[in-house]
Parts: sequence; C-alpha cells; structure tokens
Amino acid sequence: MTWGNATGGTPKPVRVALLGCGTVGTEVVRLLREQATDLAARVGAPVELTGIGVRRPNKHRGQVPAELLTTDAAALVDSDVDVVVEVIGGIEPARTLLVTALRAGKSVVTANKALLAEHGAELFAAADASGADLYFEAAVAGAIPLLRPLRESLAGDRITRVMGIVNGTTNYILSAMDSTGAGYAETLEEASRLGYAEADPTADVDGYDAASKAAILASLAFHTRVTAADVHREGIASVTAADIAAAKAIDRTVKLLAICERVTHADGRESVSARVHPAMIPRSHPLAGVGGAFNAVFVEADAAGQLMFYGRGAGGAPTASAVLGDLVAAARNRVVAGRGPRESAYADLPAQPMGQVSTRYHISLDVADRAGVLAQVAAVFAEHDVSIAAVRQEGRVNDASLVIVTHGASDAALRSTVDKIGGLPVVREVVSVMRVEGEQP
Ligand SMILES: NC(=O)C1=CN([C@@H]2O[C@H](COP(=O)(O)OP(=O)(O)OC[C@H]3O[C@@H](n4cnc5c(N)ncnc54)[C@H](O)[C@@H]3O)[C@@H](O)[C@H]2O)C=CC1
Ligand SMILES: N[C@@H](CC=O)C(=O)O
Ligand code: NA
Repeated sequence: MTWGNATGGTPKPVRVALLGCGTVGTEVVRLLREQATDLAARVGAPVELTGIGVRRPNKHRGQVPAELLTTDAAALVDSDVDVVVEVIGGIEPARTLLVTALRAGKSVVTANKALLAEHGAELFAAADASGADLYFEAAVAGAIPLLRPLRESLAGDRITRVMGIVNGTTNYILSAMDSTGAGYAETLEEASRLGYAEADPTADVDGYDAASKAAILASLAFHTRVTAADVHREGIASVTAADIAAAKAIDRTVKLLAICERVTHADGRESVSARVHPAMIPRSHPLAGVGGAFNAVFVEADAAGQLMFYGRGAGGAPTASAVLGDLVAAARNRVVAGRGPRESAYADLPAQPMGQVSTRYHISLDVADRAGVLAQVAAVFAEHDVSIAAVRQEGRVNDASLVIVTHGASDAALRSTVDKIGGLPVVREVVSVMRVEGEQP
C-alpha cells in the first residue's frame, strides 16, 4: 500500500515488508500512513508497505489495512521487497527471516536487541555478503538517537566509557519504588500495560534486555564484537525496599545501570568491560533525575569529552520513531544506490571478566550497639583487603545500624567479606549490599 508520492516525479517506490504488529509495529504502520508524503519527499521515492507478517490476523483487523496481513512471514520476506522491518522480537523466527532477507540483498531495520546481541555477527556477515544495510537504532534506548552517533558521529574519536539507564521497565519500577514506595509487582504490571516491558518481562527485570543493549553499545563504542554472554548481568529482582531506604538515608537513589568501559592495563593492553547491575547513585547525579520509562546514556570520548543522550527509551510511538528514522536511511540508500555503515569490529579487544572489575560498595548492617563492633567489622574488611572509604554508625537502644562505603574492590573480595561479616555474632543482619557509582572514589 502506497500512502504518499514523492515530489517532482514518480520514482519507483521503495517496497517495505513489516514483520510483527504489536506495540511497536502498530505505531510503525500509523507513522508510515500519517507521514507518507513527508517520508516520500525525504526518501526521494514513495515508501510502499507491501505486507505485514502477523501471527493472528483477526487481532489486527480494524487497526491496519486487512489486505496487507499475512501469517506467512517467510513468503513476505521472499517477495519483491527492498526493506524488511522486523519488530517481532526474540531469536526465532526473526533470525532466519532476517538472515534470509539480508542474504537476498534486502535491507533490514530491526528493533531486536536480543537477536543482535546474540547473533549480530551472523547478521552483519549476511549483510556484507550482499551489500545490504542493517540498521537497528530502536534496539537500544528506544527513540534516543544513540547508535547512529556511536557508529557515525563519533567514528573519528576514541570512546572510553558508555554508562546509563537503558531499560525503561526497570527504571519505571525503581522510580516508583523510590518516589511512592509502590510495590514491585503492581508497577511491573503497569509497565507491561503501557507497552514498555518485553513480551516476557523477566527479560527486563532480570537484566537480560539491558545486557543485550550493553553488548550492542560496547560493540559499537569499542569496535569489538561483544555478545550478551560477555556482559556481567544482575537484574532488579533482588532490590528490596530496604535497599531503597538505605539509599535514601544517604541521599542516593537506586538505578539499573549498563556500564561499558575501555580498560587500559599497566602494560598498555586494552580490554572491554561490560556490566549491568543495580547501583546507588547520588541524588545530585544527572542519572538520578531520569524517571519513569525514560533512558539516559553518558558517552565519554577522548576528544568530545562527555556527552549525554536522554529521552524515551520504551513505548510504541518512541520506538517506532527510531524505526522510521532507520527506514528512511535504508530507503534513501536504495534510491541512490548507496550503503549505510558496516560492522566495525577491527579492534577485537578481549572481554574483561567481572572478577577482575573493581567497583565500590555500600553495605548496611544491623549490629549490636556495643563497644568493639566497628573494630570487629573493620578487621574483616582489612583481612580481605577491601579498603573502607566511609563509615556511619547510628545507635539505638539495643542495636545500631552501621553503613560502610568501600573503595574499589573486586566482586570476589567483597563477597567473601560480606559472608564473613554476616557470620559475626555482633551482626544481626546484612540489610543491604549494593554497588555505588557516579561519585569520586
Ligand atoms: N515495546 C518497546 O518499548 C520496545 C520494543 N523493542 C523491541 O521491538 C520488538 C517488538 O516489541 P513489541 O512491539 O513491544 O512486542 P509485541 O509483543 O507487542 O509485538 C510483537 C508482535 O510480533 C508478533 N509475532 C510473533 N511471532 C510472529 C511471527 N512468527 N510472525 C509474525 N508476527 C509474529 C506478535 O504476535 C506480536 O504482535 C522486540 O524486539 C522488542 O525488544 C525495542 C525498543 C522498545
Ligand atoms: N522492554 C524494554 C523496551 C525497550 O527497549 C524496556 O523496558 O526498556
Ligand atoms: Na535508540
């Protein structure tokens, strides 16, 4: 179906197949229809939607043109189309459909971070074999233009760090827990209703979605293939009301962060560290003010310095905006017989295991309020070579809370420290253990 005409003549339309018509797909169809004339002018040819691959056509009647609906996504990909837009999600059948499309020289636009983080190399190889485009701006941080700046605008710089909030669902949950004390389950349900969560929301809460995005960000930033398996992943399922309260007590808030770093070793070798975990950050930190399903990402590069990208990271319309931007780029390339950026993985840096990554921790203990407790606890830290940066003790009648913030320590050292401290008779409970980010050590 062609909704618009290019100005100044009638060039051959760019034919587009859409795979999937859920939260994002429905909005892609709406924008294609509503902005058809402008899109045609920007592309230099009309953009023709030739078919929409869905699972249950009846579900979509009345929402999208019924004559476009098909349950045969493979046939749609095989048909005479120039660009395949995939918003099904998951690995199969998306992987097979996209590899087939790319090998056949059809450009691909996808929002599928899980697929890219696991099978990106295969998709790029298929794209290279035929010279087709592979665009995926919607896959990370929804509407925020982030991947194009990394792939293109910063291609002349040396990126050292990418850190931010890249999952809208978990940020929505953590923001609600922090501001209203709302419960975890009810907020997750709301995030699903609003179209932020993945089809299986455990991908969000267990950090898989953010880990896929971290893999994509690290790959682009450091010109290295980083897969989801290379990313250390912790979700928010273990974040308790006590953690949120402990953070509040010291003017911090809890966020799920994705952190990708270029690590330079003493001998000059470099490696890539990518991790996703909840962390306490100061309320004065710019990421602390990022609420709801919004995302924000800091990029640090040698020449550019620090850049911050902020906007809607989830939801049908914002994500469709990024998909449409990619579709215009791919369609333009078809019209002028050009090609978008290819995979850049020449640096091939090794992944740094999490055990070697040093992070700072905030530990909150419920302890007996008597002389010598602090000394006993401090001795365990010293024994494990974990250096203490700050200690705060608040006494009550029979018990007290002891808050310790460490200097940088490895996961392994911290884990053994906390295990041993939890076993001290003077420690009633280890109330909260959480990483600390965003402040000077
Ligand atoms: N919802 C969001 O805020 C964002 C989603 N994404 C990504 O966009 C993609 C789509 O997400 P949503 O639209 O939220 O998911 P959704 O679950 O709402 O939609 C997926 C659609 O694909 C259909 N589908 C499943 N298998 C199919 C098949 N074999 N053939 C044809 N259609 C099939 C489903 O019936 C469903 O309508 C996913 O990769 C997701 O990770 C990316 C950024 C944000
Ligand atoms: N489920 C994801 C959707 C966007 O990528 C999220 O919550 O961020
Ligand atoms: Na984006």
